[in-house]
Amino acid sequence: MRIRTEHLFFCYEGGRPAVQDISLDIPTGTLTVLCGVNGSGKSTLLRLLADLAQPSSGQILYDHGKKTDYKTAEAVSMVFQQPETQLFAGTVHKDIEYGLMERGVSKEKRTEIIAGALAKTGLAYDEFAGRSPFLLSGGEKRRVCIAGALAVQPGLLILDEPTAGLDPQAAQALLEMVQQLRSSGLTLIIGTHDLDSFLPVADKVIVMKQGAIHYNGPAPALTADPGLLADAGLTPPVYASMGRRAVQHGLLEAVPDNLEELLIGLEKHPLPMPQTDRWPAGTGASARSSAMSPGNQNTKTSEQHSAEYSLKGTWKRDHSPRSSRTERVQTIIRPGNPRLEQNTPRRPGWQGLDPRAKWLGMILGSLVLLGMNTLLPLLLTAGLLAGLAASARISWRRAFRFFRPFLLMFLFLWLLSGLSWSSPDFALGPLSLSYAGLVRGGINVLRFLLLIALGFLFTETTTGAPLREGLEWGIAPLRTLGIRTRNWSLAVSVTLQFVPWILGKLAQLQLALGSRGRRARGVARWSPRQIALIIVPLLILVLGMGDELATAVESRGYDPAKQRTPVYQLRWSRRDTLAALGILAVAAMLWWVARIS
Ligand SMILES: Nc1ncnc2c1ncn2[C@@H]1O[C@H](COP(=O)(O)OP(=O)(O)OP(=O)(O)O)[C@@H](O)[C@H]1O
Repeated sequence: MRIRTEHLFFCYEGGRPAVQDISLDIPTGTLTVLCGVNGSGKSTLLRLLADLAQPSSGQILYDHGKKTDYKTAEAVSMVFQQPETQLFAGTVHKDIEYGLMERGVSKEKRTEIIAGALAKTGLAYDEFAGRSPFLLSGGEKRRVCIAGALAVQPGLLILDEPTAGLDPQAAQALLEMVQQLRSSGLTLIIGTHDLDSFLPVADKVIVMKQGAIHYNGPAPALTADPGLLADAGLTPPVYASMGRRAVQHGLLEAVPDNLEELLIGLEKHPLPMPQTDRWPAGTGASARSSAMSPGNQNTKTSEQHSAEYSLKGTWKRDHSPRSSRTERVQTIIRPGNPRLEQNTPRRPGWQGLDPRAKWLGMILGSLVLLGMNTLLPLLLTAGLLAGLAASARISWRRAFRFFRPFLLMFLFLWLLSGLSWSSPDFALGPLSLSYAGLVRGGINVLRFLLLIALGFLFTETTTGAPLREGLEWGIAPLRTLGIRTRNWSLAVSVTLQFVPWILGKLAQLQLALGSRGRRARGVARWSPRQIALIIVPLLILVLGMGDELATAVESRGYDPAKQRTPVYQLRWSRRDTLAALGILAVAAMLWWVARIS
């Protein structure tokens, strides 16, 4: 499949263009390597090419047809950076089968195709087909993902960081597989940082810099000019930099195009014997011997390092044997430390209030909301929250994306609460509904949505550290009763910070699902079928993350009984007192409206 793009632009919400003015022409049966530093736009461009995101402007043409032809776009398979977010079925067989079913392949043919696809990635069908994809090693998971992508016989295969996390042998096997696929006529685009492996086999290399194309051409011309890669912040492959040195020393005539060429070239020249006594000019024998003595060497090195660190002003090491680990950490960030203040800049407007004032608003707001049983106070609260969200410049699209998963569920609950078989007011298809039930259910649903909105506003306008310090301060008195409050505050702050992570994973899983089946758009992305497929892998990811987090916390010596080093300085000002009084007044007013209405 030939793929062309014309002046592609893509912007994430509220950001600068992640991809800008990309015009490409990738011929059929070629292997294109896409590289660039972190954040240069590789993954975004790959997603656009896989039709998993829509360009802000510009167009993509597959073969010679327009992109609106979804059938053509579905001939593109993509394997993502993290295989964990791409697997969702109970067995490897079912996982690969998903894409085939989506494309209407008959049941009889499926097993043969799956076995073939697995074989191409070096996995035996008999051994792996019945296993759970979640219990495979990282490398095996990646192979299963590639097998799933190959099974649907794509015209274009896109691989994002395919060798990440693979051992050298597995990476070599993948490289060979990629070359075989190219020989079979498949077009491949590979986003990677692994230039050593992929540049020698690439037909074309695209280097990205700040979302734009920095270089587009053959690999040898790129590696021959070290400035080209350096300008994009990249390091040349080892064979190229060693080859260049060899050329400078007259050992080679030209910079080699791969490691093999370098080795063959060097074999023709006997290498000079290394000198046994090579020290920098001015270094005398006594200095050498003192540096060789282990004690001296250690002392000197650590002193030099200390001096270096203090000169740079990054952090000061305290090597005194008496100082404990905690004390050392406190030297770096202790309360009142001016650097600590700099590290945690206050947010503008009411968002910069002391977190204790915000916690007050959150707790009072939740209590008052729970007591509301009529529409008027709920609408007043909704207006207030909308005003606060607008003043904090939280975009409506971002808020909608946050609420979208809840909306379907709440709509369902609302309809459920309106069901009435005994005294129905009207019928909706086979369902009998009552007005009173719908009003009651509507009020309950609105109340819960507003509670979620309050939490959303709180976490959107307060980062983790202030949020936790504020909470810790509030529950500290319970410590006198022997309650381990630090565990609570850690649990709350981690859980709240988990929410964006979960939403991010949800989005990744949906993308992965889209890349394997029909490209679902709009509401179709939230169909019960999509949700059912995503829910198990999402739970597995959340549990896995929880497990890793617990291990990380433990391995870093977390002890709830120990004094903790604060990472945020609480500062209560007159403005916070006024805000707290305002919060009390508004809560009282809403409570009064709730009582009289
Ligand atoms: N979901 C998102 N929302 C907002 N900005 C994003 C999002 N994803 C990526 N970006 C931004 O878009 C830019 C390009 O990101 P992208 O992931 O495409 O880079 P990349 O070259 O693939 O990086 P890496 O090598 O780290 O994977 C970056 O500035 C990044 O911060």
